Amino acid sequence: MQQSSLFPSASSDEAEILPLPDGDFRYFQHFLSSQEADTYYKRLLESLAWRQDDIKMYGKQVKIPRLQAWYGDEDALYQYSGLDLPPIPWTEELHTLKVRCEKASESVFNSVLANCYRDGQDSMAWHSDDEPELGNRPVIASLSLGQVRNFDLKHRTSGQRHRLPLEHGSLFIMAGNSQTHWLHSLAKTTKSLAPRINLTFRLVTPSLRR
Ligand SMILES: O=C(O)CCC(=O)C(=O)O
Ligand SMILES: [Fe+2]
Repeated sequence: MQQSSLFPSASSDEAEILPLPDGDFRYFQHFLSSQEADTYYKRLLESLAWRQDDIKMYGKQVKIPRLQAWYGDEDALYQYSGLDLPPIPWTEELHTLKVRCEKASESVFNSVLANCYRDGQDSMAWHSDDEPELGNRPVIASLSLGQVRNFDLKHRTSGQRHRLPLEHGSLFIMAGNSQTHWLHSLAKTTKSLAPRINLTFRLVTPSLRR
């Protein structure tokens, strides 16, 4: 079949499986076409309800080093780093992307945490997405737009590391035991960088909260 000459490499069904133990990590480099990625990047940057929240660290209120917004079904209440985030109803764009991510990951999501890293100084510390309301072996679908940033993985016991630059329009899926055995983070850099948006689609079941 002849492929579109504008987007010769745009294909959403070729996953690269990361050769890492104790987890299930899949990367679709060209999940969105470059034109779709450009359009979503611009629209989401200007239209999402970005906010910079505080978290408590060592008894002090500190601003988290990025902007965030939480969207989803009404009942998808989520606690994140001690923050209670009531979801904003789906926008048309986020809902369309959710359905595409569900197909690619053969999973169902009811919410999305949107992160905006404004420049190289914005980051995310080491963590696992292992909150009780995500259940056992959660599937997390992570869509990246804008500036390429390095996503780091670290095995909890062996210390094995893996660095993956997450590209504009890519989809990264973490499933199986990934959150039990691996931590992930997004490091700061002194380079001057453009903003990056990351959408992590999740299935939240509030009744699982302890
Ligand atoms: O920005 C990223 O790629 C990671 C985001 C993340 O780990 C999270 O939202 O839990
Ligand atoms: Fe995470």
